[in-house]
Amino acid sequence: MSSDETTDPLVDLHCEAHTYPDGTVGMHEVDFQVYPDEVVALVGGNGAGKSTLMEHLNATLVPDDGELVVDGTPITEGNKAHARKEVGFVFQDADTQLVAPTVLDDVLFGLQNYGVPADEAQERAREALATVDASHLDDRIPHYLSGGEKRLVGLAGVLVLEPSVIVLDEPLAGLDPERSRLVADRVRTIHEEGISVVLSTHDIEFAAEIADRVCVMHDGNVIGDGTPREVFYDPELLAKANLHPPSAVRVARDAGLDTETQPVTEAELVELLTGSESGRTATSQLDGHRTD
Ligand SMILES: Nc1ncnc2c1ncn2[C@@H]1O[C@H](COP(=O)(O)OP(=O)(O)OP(=O)(O)O)[C@@H](O)[C@H]1O
Repeated sequence: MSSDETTDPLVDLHCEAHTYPDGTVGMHEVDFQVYPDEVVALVGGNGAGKSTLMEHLNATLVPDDGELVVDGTPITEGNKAHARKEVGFVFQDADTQLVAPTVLDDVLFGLQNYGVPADEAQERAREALATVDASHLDDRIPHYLSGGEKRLVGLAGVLVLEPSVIVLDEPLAGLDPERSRLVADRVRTIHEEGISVVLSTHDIEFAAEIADRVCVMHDGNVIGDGTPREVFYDPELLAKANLHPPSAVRVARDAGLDTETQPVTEAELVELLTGSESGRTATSQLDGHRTD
C-alpha cells in the first residue's frame, strides 16, 4: 500500500454533497482518495452511501458541488471518458453493464470502442474471460447468465480495458463459495498486477482479509478510515456504523488475549495461537478463557 501523504492519488474526490433527483442526499462532505497499489474496502450499513461514493469515482454520478480529479486531470462534462477509462466499474447489478448479444462480444465491446485491432481485441477478450474462469461462457447470451456468471463477465469486461483502478460494488453478493473464492483471488491478482481496487462489502471477514485500508461509511459520510487493524479494533467507530468486528477480533477480545498483534483475520488468529512464543502464551490464555 502506498497511501502516504507524499504519493499523488490516482483518484481524488471532493464532494460537498450529492443529491438525487428526488431530493435524497446520497452523501455529503466526503473527501476520498485512491492511491496506487492499494485495496480499499468500503463498509457500512444499508443506505450508508457506499454505492453513491463509488459511482462518483468514474463520474457516473457527479457532486452537486465538488471536484473529481483522476490521475491529475480534473474531470469535467467534456472529459468524463478519461475517468471511465482509468476507473473501471463493475456493477453489482451486472445487467446494467452487459449489453452485447454474446459474452465475447460484450468483453470485446470496450476494446472496439477504443479502436483496438480486431485480432488483438479477440485475444485480449478471450484472455480476460479465462482469468475469471469464464471462457466456457463466451457464446452465451449475457442476459440469461446466472447472477454470479454475469458478475464474472462484467469483471472481465472491465479488466480487459486495463484501467488503473477497478471499482467493485459488492463483488461477492450472490456468489457461491467457490465463485466467491475465485473473485477474492482475482482481486488479489489484480492488486498484484498493480491495479488499485475499491470495493464495497457487507462481508466484514472479506474486508479484513482483502483490504489494505478500510473506510467506514455512515449516513452518507466517511466516518472512519484506516488499516483493518485500526478500524476493526475501534469499537466506538464500529458501534456508530452498526457494524460488528470480524470473528478474529471478537475471539481475541473475548479471550482476553493480551497481545500487541491484534489479529483481524482467522489466519492471523491461528498464527498468533500456534506460531510463536507469544502465540503459545496467547494459546494458554485462550485455553484458560475457555475453561472459565
Ligand atoms: N437513485 C436514487 N434515488 C434516490 N435516492 C437514492 C438513489 N440511490 C441511492 N439513494 C439513497 O442514497 C442513500 C445512499 O444509498 P447508497 O445506495 O449509496 O447506499 P449503500 O451504502 O450502497 O447501501 P447498500 O449497502 O444497501 O447497497 C440512501 O439513502 C439511498 O436511499
